[in-house]
Amino acid sequence: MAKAYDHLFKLLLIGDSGVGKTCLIIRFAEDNFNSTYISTIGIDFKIRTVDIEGKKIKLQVWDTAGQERFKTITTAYYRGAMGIILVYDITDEKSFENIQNWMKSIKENASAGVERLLLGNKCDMEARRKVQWERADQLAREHGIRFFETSAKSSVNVDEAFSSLARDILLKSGARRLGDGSRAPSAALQPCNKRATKCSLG
Ligand SMILES: Nc1nc2c(ncn2[C@@H]2O[C@H](COP(=O)(O)OP(=O)(O)OP(=O)(O)O)[C@@H](O)[C@H]2O)c(=O)[nH]1
Repeated sequence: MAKAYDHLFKLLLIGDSGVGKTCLIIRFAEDNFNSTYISTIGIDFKIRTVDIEGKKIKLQVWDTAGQERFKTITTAYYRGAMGIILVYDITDEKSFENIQNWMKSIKENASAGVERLLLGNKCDMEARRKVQWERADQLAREHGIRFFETSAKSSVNVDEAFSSLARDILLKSGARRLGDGSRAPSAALQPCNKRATKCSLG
């Protein structure tokens, strides 16, 4: 029987408790949203296969608990991840400040070549925004990573974010080279408020 996919990529979502990691994964894997908050205990995963550059990429997306008390369990999963998504909540300043700590945690626990992506979730709540798009864009530039504002609730930029990370891993792994091997142009990079397209990587 033909293999159902060409590559298997393991992704991991990290970030403070309540920023919407589980909801982003459920939106991506099942195209669903639930406003009831059930905090993740430990770790869990969901699967979705996507088509990128003509390849079938099976994404195994791991959901970690944001609560400090699960840190020993969750950091044990960093090493196996090929891509790590750092999530903050645009209505929660503290969750953005903590991104620096989550970055540090990646450095201490993940594999050296891991691809990273920054997401500012809950961008449907513009009236309660505390973190300006420009600040997060600046942070992403400093770390040389891509940045999207997303809404798991309104389904904004969720597919784009996961696909962009998968594409970067694919290109990096050399499984499929694009001409000179440079990164694919990130046409989908758009802040939530539909400002002109901008790429955090330059
Ligand atoms: N308005 C809005 N609410 C959201 C969005 N994403 C998640 N939420 C809500 O935020 C709360 C927390 O979402 P979760 O996905 O459980 O958060 P989490 O980051 O997985 O939290 P932990 O499991 O504790 O680490 C829930 O009440 C969600 O309904 C979003 O895009 N917009």
